[in-house]
Amino acid sequence: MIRTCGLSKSFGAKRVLDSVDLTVATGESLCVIGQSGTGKSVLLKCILGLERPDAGQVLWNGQPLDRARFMARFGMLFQGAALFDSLSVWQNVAFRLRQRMDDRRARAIALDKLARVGLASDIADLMPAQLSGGMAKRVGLARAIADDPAVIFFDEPTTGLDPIRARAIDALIRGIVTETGATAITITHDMASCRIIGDRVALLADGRIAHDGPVADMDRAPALAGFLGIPSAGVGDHAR
Ligand SMILES: Nc1ncnc2c1ncn2[C@@H]1O[C@H](COP(=O)(O)OP(=O)(O)OP(=O)(O)O)[C@@H](O)[C@H]1O
Repeated sequence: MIRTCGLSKSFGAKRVLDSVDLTVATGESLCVIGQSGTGKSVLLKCILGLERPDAGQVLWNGQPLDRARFMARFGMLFQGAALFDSLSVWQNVAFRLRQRMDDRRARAIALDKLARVGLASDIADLMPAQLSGGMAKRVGLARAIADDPAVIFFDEPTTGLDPIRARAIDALIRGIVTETGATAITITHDMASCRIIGDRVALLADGRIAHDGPVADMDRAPALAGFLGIPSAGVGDHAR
């Protein structure tokens, strides 16, 4: 379980996070949505320990998050995949594995993870520049799950993809999260993606959690009407 308690962060006079309380149960998939500039990335960085909050804390399984231990147990799919240009596909996927096992074993695991995301072994020796955007995203996903993480972060996983490839990535993410039982936190603007990936959706607005509820109920949540592109009055009627 991951829990943020009273997480606050300002930059100068700008209060970006204002006492954010969020809980993600073990094995649960939470999507965090919010307009551009509302602090989703700052929230993610605070959870990952890349930004120090001004107040509040992050708990992992009930204890203050120990960054060193956590880093070994989390995976991340970066926006734009963020592959290392100078490493081949399999070397990207096996990046962390190679720090603790020989290349033969690491490559075998990388090929297995590539297969899991729908990529054939013949791309293993390609370089990132030779991949399409959709393939690069899949390679990024294979890297995120290479070390069987307990917690996976997906940062805008469908940004830059056409709707067909976006839904395919969503389905892969949902399948992987369900299969592995990993806890998942996804930052996204894509409501179609939320419906597939998420169990719960939280809306970050003005530094606070303005809505937090099951994805199944999101069409009836007035706070989400703006994101769903429907009038807030009679939200449920329009959604049906
Ligand atoms: N290191 C920093 N120094 C100063 N301001 C920052 C810093 N990091 C983020 N901010 C500010 O915090 C606010 C929230 O930024 P953040 O990147 O978290 O937004 P976001 O919700 O992720 O946006 P987007 O959806 O466009 O990625 C913005 O106003 C941004 O300018």
